[in-house]
Amino acid sequence: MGKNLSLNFAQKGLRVSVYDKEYGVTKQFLSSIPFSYSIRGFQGIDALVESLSRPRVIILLITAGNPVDEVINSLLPFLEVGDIVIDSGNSHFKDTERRYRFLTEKGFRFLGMGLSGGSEGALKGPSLMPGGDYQAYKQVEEMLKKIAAKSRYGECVNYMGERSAGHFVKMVHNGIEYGIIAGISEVYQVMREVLLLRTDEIATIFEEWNELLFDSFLLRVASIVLRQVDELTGAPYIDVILDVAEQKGTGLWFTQTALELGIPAITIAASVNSRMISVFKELRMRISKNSQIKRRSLEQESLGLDLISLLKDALMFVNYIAFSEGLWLLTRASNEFGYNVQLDNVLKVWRKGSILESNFIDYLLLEDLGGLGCLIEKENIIKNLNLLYENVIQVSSIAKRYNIPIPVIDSAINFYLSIVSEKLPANLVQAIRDWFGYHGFYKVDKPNQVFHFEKGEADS
Ligand SMILES: O=C(O)[C@H](O)[C@@H](O)[C@H](O)[C@H](O)COP(=O)(O)O
Repeated sequence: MGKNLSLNFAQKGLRVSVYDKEYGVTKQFLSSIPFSYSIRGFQGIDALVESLSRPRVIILLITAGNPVDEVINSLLPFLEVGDIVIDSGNSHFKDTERRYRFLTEKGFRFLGMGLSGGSEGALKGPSLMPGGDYQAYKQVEEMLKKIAAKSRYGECVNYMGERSAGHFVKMVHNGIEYGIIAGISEVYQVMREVLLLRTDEIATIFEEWNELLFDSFLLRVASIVLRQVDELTGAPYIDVILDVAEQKGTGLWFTQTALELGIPAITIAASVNSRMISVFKELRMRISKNSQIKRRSLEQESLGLDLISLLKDALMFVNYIAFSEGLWLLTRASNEFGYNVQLDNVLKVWRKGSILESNFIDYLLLEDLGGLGCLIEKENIIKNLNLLYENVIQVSSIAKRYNIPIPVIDSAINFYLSIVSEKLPANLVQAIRDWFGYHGFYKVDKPNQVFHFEKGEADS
């Protein structure tokens, strides 16, 4: 990523100094690039800092966690007041909050910048989500605009908000990314196991959906992956890949933060959990041997419906719900932490170059997102969800008939059903809590007053 980002800057005519703690890596990189690029490599971090014009701009692309603090500490002796440090790795927003305070108290300026698009995006044009010192952002804005992806809304970089807002926005981006990747994988499994489609046929369907509707980076990647063939066996490559999905943490952080801030992001939580359950491959193998629950194979014609178009609606439904959960958490955090995030700025920055790149973002930008709580409050959004609802629950019931787990699509359905429900059984939950724990409840006609059951001797 660091190499590609440096190349991107150099290709835009900027002078770049690079440093890697393994000088061999730096040397190898320098030997691989055209001389015309103004990229210089340094063995010492002091020499790197010395090579930069003032005020210096230093971009870190380092694995999240302690390594970032170690590098910041190794830079400190050489930095001058006014120098700008930008952490563009996938740092946890709480670490960014701490580092922002630590560096600004010393007179340095700090930006926590989400960067999306993977290594290819870093080279050809990433989506950039900087947050923190606004004046520092204004200082680096032009150079970031030069390297960022471009969309109909302009360069895919903008100031996201105060302090750790940039990394919070990136965490939300990744949470939604988890939800949509899981949605695509569940749709894929139903196509394979119910419609018995070949991987190349599914790839064609995803390409058609992209043509028609989504123009989504993730669907594009899914169709490319499904067309890969294992040279050894000639089998679809996907069939030689173990069904064990790993994660580096941003989805987990999203889910933990949603729980802490009281946002019911059940669909994205389901996507994190479905990766977690996949890791228990041996256990699943053992249990499946003793389980009566076997995949069923009913004859297609017995379906008597266009399951492919139902699945397209199910994926669109998951898009709506994953973005609703993500933007709801972002709004809550912006209010809670005083980030002052503008949702339309966030979506415009994600429109191109990010992993969430898709037409779906244009549909959302048609809405006035100012002061938004839950996206589903929007008239157009709920109208679209109502149109999709009947089809997505059909997908759910078919998956049940075939004993295929679709936890993310089902969670999206349950999120929607709960949020549109005037009445939920939470009154019984509250009553039970009060009966055994004296936790109290409110009454329909007195919603702000706490009541308790008055239990007679006989009741306890
Ligand atoms: O926006 C991006 O470019 C990606 O989100 C990128 O940041 C990375 O691929 C994920 O962090 C992977 O996350 P997992 O390993 O947790 O899937």
